[in-house]
Amino acid sequence: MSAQTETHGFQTEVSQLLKLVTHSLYSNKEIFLRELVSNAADAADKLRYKALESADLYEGDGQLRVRLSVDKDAGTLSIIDNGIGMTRDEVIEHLGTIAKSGTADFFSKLSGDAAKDSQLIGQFGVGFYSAFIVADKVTVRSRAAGYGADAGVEWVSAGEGDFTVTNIDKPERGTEIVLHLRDEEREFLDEWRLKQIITKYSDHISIPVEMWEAGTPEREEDGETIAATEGQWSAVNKATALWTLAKSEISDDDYKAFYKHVAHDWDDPLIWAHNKVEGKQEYTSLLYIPSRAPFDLWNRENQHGLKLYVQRVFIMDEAKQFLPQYLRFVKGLVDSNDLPLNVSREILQDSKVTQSLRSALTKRALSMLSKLAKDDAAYQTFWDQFGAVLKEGPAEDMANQEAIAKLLRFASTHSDEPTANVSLEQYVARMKAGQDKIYFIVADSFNAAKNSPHLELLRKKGIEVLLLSERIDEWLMSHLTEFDGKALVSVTRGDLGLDDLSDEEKAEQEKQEADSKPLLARFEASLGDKVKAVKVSHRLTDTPACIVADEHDMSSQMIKLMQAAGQSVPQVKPIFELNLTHPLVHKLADEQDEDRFGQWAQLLLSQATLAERGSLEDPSEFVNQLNSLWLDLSR
Ligand SMILES: Nc1ncnc2c1ncn2[C@@H]1O[C@H](COP(=O)(O)OP(=O)(O)OP(=O)(O)O)[C@@H](O)[C@H]1O
Repeated sequence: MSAQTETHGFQTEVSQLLKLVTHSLYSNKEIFLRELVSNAADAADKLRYKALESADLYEGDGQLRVRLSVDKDAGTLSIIDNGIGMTRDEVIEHLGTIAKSGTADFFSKLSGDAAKDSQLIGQFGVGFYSAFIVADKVTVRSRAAGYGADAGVEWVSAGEGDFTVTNIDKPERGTEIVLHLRDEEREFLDEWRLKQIITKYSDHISIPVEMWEAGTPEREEDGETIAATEGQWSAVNKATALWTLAKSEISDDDYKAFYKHVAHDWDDPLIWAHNKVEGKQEYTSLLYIPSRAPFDLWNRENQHGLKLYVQRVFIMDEAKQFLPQYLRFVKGLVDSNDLPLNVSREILQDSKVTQSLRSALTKRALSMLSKLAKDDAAYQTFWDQFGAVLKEGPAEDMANQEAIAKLLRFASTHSDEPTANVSLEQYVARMKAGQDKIYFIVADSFNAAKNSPHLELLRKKGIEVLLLSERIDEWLMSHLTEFDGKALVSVTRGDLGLDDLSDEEKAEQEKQEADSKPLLARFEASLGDKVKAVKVSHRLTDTPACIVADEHDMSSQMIKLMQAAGQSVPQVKPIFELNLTHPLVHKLADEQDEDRFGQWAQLLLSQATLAERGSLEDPSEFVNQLNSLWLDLSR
């Protein structure tokens, strides 16, 4: 075969990434070795899996390992594995492009400010490209398992816009990455330094990381002859898959380092749970909660799920079947003894074993979160990153609704601060004597919720209201209707059911309602079919009127969501509530001119609609109403 050297340009995003890599990741440059060794371990896992079907792929060499080799004269450090290797096409694809969905979008968000971008880059994960933190030229030689020696390929790049690929002979299967270190990076030629990095980051990956141990010549010591030893490759890491060890043998640092390998993350996890289960089902799980959301958390094609092992053999990445969608931020692995080694995604889908693992792992993940919730600061970090995902839970997983509900956090009128840090349990503990409902409001923004007229009376009575303003909240609250035996009630719909009135107050209210009947009838007559009904309000103090949704009608917030999604929304007429104690309403009651009364009533309704929905169906009608009344007043 001819050498066929070709030059390829990097995908634009790779070029951008490479430019950023050196200066933004320099402060933590040693991680390049963790990334490359992690890739080698993944390549070993993939080969083991493929070899389950055809053992020939081992080509007589089933001892999978990665070796570090240093050439001080040449100034190179090589990372050599005998894993699955890559074909020419794979090399071009994997080392020239980034396959993650949403990449272009992500790169368009980079600001050019190195400090800020380095945070983002860490979150994105640079993997192989981290080689360029320390190298000014990288040579990759690879040959895929199952191909002939002449199927080797050499990839060379200085990390500046392009790379070349050439066909080569490569008898050994696997991938060799040669880093031509920059002059100032010669510390990575030092074996002691390399060992230190491997022990720090790669002690518990499942394959040995080997370094060459030089032999010693025959020598005399205290009159005795000590035989010469031959040089040999020897492992510098422990090379036992971390999750197979007893918990007592694993340090926190081990867990953290292993997390970075399985999750391809650069930051420490917030918490983890490692469990071995024996009996009816046998499995080991190691679950982690990341401290930062991945850049593509909201991307529909976002890859997530656990790594699946069967009897210690890696089977697949991103097995989504083991956790529900609303826990898609959980990282880690499950190693099952009950699934067959030849399990496929299709088999997983309908397997009973999968079902019971899924329900067990869901409970584990939730209990790990409730453990995390004992640490307020750490839980707040979690909540700020992933709270909106967890909010999908009550709709998706009825069986665990109560447990999920305990993990939710809200802003509330207790502090009137935007930080969502109030749990339902805290709310319930603070409920007023006689209060039997949990009140909430969903609005477009925190401020809209906080300043809503619907809260006026509740505030006066010192009753706490949860303030919700995320897109998902309306959906969440339509599924979460009860907590701890108490109904969750929106303050913008139906009757608030504040039953703590004294008999006198009740009598007073009833009298007020009876007295106001003629006034309400006047309003009804002039507003016609624009409203469903006109009622006396028991929630306002400072605002003359508001609109509320009827008990079973769609709320304003839901209408807005549906309209934003381009869906047609059925006409929902609001209930118009009047605050009889407000001076404007008194004034109106005294108005004798029925035409004028009608104009004012329309204006009040438009105002209340605007305050509630943020927009009007016919804004110019509102402007006309206002202007004509203005003229009228100035006459
Ligand atoms: N030593 C290797 N042997 C075989 N394939 C490899 C090796 N190193 C990298 N690859 C291939 O190149 C791809 C890209 O690697 P890279 O490290 O950039 O990203 P990744 O490991 O997929 O994800 P991340 O960016 O999160 O680390 C890998 O998915 C793998 O297919």
